[in-house]
Amino acid sequence: MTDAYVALEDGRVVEARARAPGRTRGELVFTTAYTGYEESLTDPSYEEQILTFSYPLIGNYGVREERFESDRVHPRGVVARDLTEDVAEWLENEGVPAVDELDTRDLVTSIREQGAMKCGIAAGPDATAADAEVELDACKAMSDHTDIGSRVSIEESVTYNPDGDGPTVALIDCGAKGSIASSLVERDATVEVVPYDATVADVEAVDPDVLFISNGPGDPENFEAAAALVEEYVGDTPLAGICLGQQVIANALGGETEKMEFGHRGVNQPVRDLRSNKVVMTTQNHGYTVAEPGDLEVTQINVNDDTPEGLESDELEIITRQYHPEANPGPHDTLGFFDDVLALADPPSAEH
Ligand SMILES: NC(=O)CC[C@H](N)C(=O)O
Repeated sequence: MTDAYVALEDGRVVEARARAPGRTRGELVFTTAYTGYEESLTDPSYEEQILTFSYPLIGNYGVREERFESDRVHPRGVVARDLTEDVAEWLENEGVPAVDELDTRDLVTSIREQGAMKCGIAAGPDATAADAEVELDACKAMSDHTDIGSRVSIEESVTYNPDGDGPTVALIDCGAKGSIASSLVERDATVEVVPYDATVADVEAVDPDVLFISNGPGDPENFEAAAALVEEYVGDTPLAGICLGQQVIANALGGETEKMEFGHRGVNQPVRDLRSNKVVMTTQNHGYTVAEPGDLEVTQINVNDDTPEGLESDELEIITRQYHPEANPGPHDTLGFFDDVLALADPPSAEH
């Protein structure tokens, strides 16, 4: 039954079945993850995107809040070959339009050939192809969402594990997945999560042992406040970053980022560590990449396309990853990153 339309930047309008009604628009991307749909759908880095699952059946083990990475669904729309009732109901309750019963293999091939593209969706009993095209026409380029940080960040600082015996980490919340703070807390760090637009004075009040820039949506160049913090603290306080965090840190230290054609999204992206020559499996979700590492050394690369996956500076005490060491979803090969980050901090006893 056709009661949904997906209008693509390449001019096509694909017919589909509505599973959660509504009109929506965003950048159409795909993930190859075959599990972890709850974690992916609640990952704030998907803000302003429409997420296509290349794996055909999504929702086969239900929906449980314990697996959420934030308190809401972030993609603006969801596309899959077959969505279960559980997921369809969840997305409808969240007000996020979803469609299935379309050829997602064809869609993914188009994205691979033409790159991530603008998309408009109209789904529900009265939806027409023209409605989807209206959405498409109103769709902005990702880099034009200059205020994207304000939609995913906390407004007030929050402290986790205030009495922890480990270092204090200021986590700049550019749209952080919950598992980043919990990975640090599990290692007994005190984590002060501060808003994406925190000033030097805000961070000064935390007096962190490590400044950590989180993952987040959109173009890293739109996170100027976080870049200013990096410029201020570099050399004085160890720095760490995940995904957007890696990109922001590189940009602030003389590097450059660029948009990839269709990005990396999935749970089996192979990464080679250039120091140990070991390959690990990683979880990824990004559409930009570091093109020039600036003052940092590229220590890890993607096996598929050689893009930088890890940047470090021993001298400046910086360690960043383009992938998601915190997993959730995906393999746990890289959880040791959090130990490495906390090892950068001076032992609290030496400091106080
Ligand atoms: N997960 C992330 O932090 C993504 C970073 C950035 N928004 C990108 O798409 O490349």
